[in-house]
Amino acid sequence: MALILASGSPRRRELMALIAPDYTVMTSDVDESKIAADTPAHLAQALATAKARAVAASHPEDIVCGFDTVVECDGEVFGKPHDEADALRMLRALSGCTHKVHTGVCICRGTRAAATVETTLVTFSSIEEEDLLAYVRTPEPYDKAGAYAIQGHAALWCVGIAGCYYNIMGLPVHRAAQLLRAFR
Ligand SMILES: Cc1cn([C@H]2C[C@H](O)[C@@H](COP(=O)(O)OP(=O)(O)OP(=O)(O)O)O2)c(=O)[nH]c1=O
Repeated sequence: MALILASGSPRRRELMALIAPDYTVMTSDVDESKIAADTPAHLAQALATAKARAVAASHPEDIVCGFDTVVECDGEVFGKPHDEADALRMLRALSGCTHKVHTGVCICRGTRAAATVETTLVTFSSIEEEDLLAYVRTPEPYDKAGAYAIQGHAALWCVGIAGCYYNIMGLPVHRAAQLLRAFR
């Protein structure tokens, strides 16, 4: 029985190693645009579940972990930005405000599945327009929900965090380890 991380995210690979040193990585080709939910938190959970189930379907003996992270700002969902203008739109909205980061977690083995979602509150200071314009010209925002990396330059804008820091990076280490314990 193997442990599989159903993710292409380098951040998740790094954080998964804290939970279990021996795991393999497989990516799923879930069409995320086809999945909807009633709230941003439920959307993160539904997407994590779809990713885990897609890999579990072809590896029924193994334990599969899937994750998905979305940023919620004033009720709006921010996924990964499509382009520079989209990244600027998100970052301008996040500037000087508190927003939520939801990471859905799903662990599957065959048809058995357990899913949850972890939410962290993040408060940003007001960000100078010049700083935003420079940031969106770097590669950092483009493969990140909400167009920022808390583990990168966005650390400079972070006034406070309520909840799990690792959840913002895409894998709530404590919560995922807890859920995984029931499967091993
Ligand atoms: C907010 C934030 C997100 N992120 C990342 C974590 C996730 O990799 C990404 C959100 O996109 P996701 O769609 O959750 O994940 P992914 O496409 O990168 O990987 P996979 O679906 O294969 O698991 O944003 C950071 O690294 N730092 C941050 O501060």
